[in-house]
Formats: sequence, structure tokens, C-alpha cells
Amino acid sequence: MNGDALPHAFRLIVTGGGTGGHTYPALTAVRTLQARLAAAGGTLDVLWIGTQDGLEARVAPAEGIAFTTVATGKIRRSSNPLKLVSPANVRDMARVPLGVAQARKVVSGFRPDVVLATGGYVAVPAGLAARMCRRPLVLHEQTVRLGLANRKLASSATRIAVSSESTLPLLPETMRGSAVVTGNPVRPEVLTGHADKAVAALGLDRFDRLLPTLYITGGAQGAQQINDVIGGALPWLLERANVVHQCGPANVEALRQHAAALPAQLAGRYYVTGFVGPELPDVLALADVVVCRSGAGTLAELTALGKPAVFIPLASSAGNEQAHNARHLAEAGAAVALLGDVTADALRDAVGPLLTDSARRGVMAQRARSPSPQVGGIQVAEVQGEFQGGVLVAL
Ligand SMILES: CC(=O)N[C@H]1[C@@H](OP(=O)(O)OP(=O)(O)OC[C@H]2O[C@@H](n3ccc(=O)[nH]c3=O)[C@H](O)[C@@H]2O)O[C@H](CO)[C@@H](O)[C@@H]1O
Repeated sequence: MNGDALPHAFRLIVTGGGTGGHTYPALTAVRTLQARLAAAGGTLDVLWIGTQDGLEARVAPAEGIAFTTVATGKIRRSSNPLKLVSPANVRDMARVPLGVAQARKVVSGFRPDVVLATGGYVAVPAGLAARMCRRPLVLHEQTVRLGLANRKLASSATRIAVSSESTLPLLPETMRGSAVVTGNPVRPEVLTGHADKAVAALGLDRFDRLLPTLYITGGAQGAQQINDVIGGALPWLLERANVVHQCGPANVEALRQHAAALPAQLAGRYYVTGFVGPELPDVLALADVVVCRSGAGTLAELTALGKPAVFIPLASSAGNEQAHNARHLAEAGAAVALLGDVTADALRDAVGPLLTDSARRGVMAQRARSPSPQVGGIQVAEVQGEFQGGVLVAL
């Protein structure tokens, strides 16, 4: 089956989530499929299997997508084998069979034409249930190396959609024939934001429009490391830029208190929020420079838009995936990568020239956007996520 020859009434179970990097590609695939079927006079019946505390629990219902949960077990990675058998890991592992049993009931009741899994812990029980119920299982991988959930599911999958050519040689040999390079789908609205709408929606009227705007984002949960580094550089940054700081829902209060000590003029240029919801495209349009982690979703969005970025990768991400992403975009002149322990001084040195020199920003933006040949393991064009409907080719 492919995206051009879908049945009239299509039944899809989509599973994946926890973070934005797994949730938004699933959402984009669902929406694209809905639109394609509607255009052909068909219908999509879709059910999302997620977790109650993941981002998908908010995103799916808000999009009118039927949503259900199953038990999941989070595996805390560690280089120390003793930590792998920690009480928390043992307890969580015990939840996996329960999750599989629950997911099996859901899958056999719904009878999907396909189960699409985009990663995150919840994808494991739902993906295993697909195999048990003999339903086709399609995986989507956002990063160059397979994430933990997709590694667990690889032998059960019918097809795997990957975001980069560079993933193909890394796949288990038995999977290579069923792999298809689709890119990492980016929500289309991310590419069409308006700066003025962000100012109106977030009440940024005290921002100084003669100054550039810096968007700082730590991902859906925020990033303590980024918050700490920004805290150390804040007055200095606010003398040179307006700052929108997405810090994670748990950190908002502490950061607002910290900001209360700023002089009034600088405080007016600082907007702090836990999570950026539907305004994200407009905030990205407003941003002249972005400071962020280098997860695959953020990377796909920033390169598609051509935004100058300073990456502070998550040091412990699987196989140092984020450091790999950051380093290779930096080598292409498309970003600055701050690796290891990052100080406020290092941040000032990286961000300062970008804030004061718009020509420099322009060159970096151009390099981020331009399709380039292989850049040390990541093809910039492929992570741009232009291929919105790509995942459908794998169905
Ligand atoms: C800690 C961890 O395991 N990180 C992984 C996770 O990234 P994680 O999900 O943390 O980050 P990504 O950069 O992949 O995606 C974040 C997504 O959330 C959106 N967003 C974020 C904040 C906000 O306030 N509003 C909002 O909409 C971003 O625009 C983006 O679309 O999955 C990625 C894709 O498999 C991996 O590359 C990362 O290594």
C-alpha cells in the first residue's frame, strides 16, 4: 500500500509520545493522512495509544483524535549495569507485560489496517500488541540512530520509515529491505508563523522591537542546564535582546521570581513560560536567534525555517545523539554547538556575535536552510522535514 492508493475507509492506530520529538511526527502523519483521505472522499478512523502524563495526552484530544492509555515501563539508561536493575527499573519493567495485555485488547478491538509507532516508551507495548494481533506495524525514527523503543520493535515491524539516509546502514540487516527514507515530518503551521501574532498573543508590548529577539527552549519539560546558564547571563542578554524563555512547566515560578529582581526596563524584555503551545510558529517567526537542545524535532524545524541557533545538547541522550546533531550542523556553519559543561561566559561568547551582527545571522540562516550534501552523518536537507506526507509512503 502507499499514500496514493489508500482504501476508502482507513483504520489507523498511532502510538508514540512522551516528548514532542515523538508526538508531533505522529500528529503530522495523522493529519496528512486525514487530508489525503478526505480529498479522495474517504475517511480515517484513528485511535492514539499514549500515556496519561505524556505530551500526547494533551495534543491528541485537542486535535479531536480518540485517545487511550496503557501501562508503560520507563527504562532508565545507565552505563552502570547495577543501576539498570534499580528498584525503579524493576518496578517499571513489571508494568510492560500489563501494558502489552492492555494494548492487545485495544488493538484486537479496533482492528486497525496499520499501527504506526513513532517512539517513546508507550510505543513498545502497542507495537508488540500489533504483532500479536497480526496487524502491520510501521515504525518512524526521527534520529539517525534507532531510539530504544524502535530497537525493541525492529524485529516486529513490517516497515520502518527513517529520517535520514545515514540511518540505513545502521539498521539490522533484516530491516534494510523494508526501510524507506521519509524525513522527519514537521507540522506545516510551524513554517508559516507571524512575529506580530506572537507579540499580540503573548502580550509582548514591552519588547523593544529595535532589538533582536532570542528564543530559548529546553523542550517540553524544559532543561535545567539551559535555565541555569541563562540565569547566569540574563541581565547581559536583556541589554542586547528581547528574550522568550520556554523553561518547562515546573520551573516557571522560580524563574519569574528571579526575574522580579531585574530593573523594570530589562524585565519588560523578558517573557518566561513553561510551554509554548499553539503560538510556537509565531514565536519562531519572531525569533532572530534560538538557544536550545538539539533533539531531532527542534532541528528539523530550525533547519526548515533557517534559524541561527546555539545548541546546548543533552549530554546523556542515547549514544550522544544530540551532540552528534549539534556538532554536524556547527561544522556546516549552520549553528554554534556548546558541548560539555556550558558556562554563562561560553553562552555570552556564542550568542553575543549573533545578536549584534545581523549579517552573521543571515549567513548562518542560509546555511541552515540550504540543502547540502552529506554533513558528517546528517543530511541537512533530510532533517528539514520537508517531506510531510513521507511517513504515508511507508504505510
Ligand atoms: C530527552 C530526549 O529523549 N530527547 C529526545 C526527544 O527529544 P524532544 O522531544 O525532547 O525534543 P525534539 O527537539 O525532538 O522535539 C521537541 C518538539 O516539541 C516542540 N515544543 C517544545 C517546547 C515547547 O514549549 N513547545 C513545543 O511545541 C518543538 O517545537 C519540537 O517540535 O526525541 C527526539 C526525537 O526522537 C530525540 O532526538 C531527542 O534526543
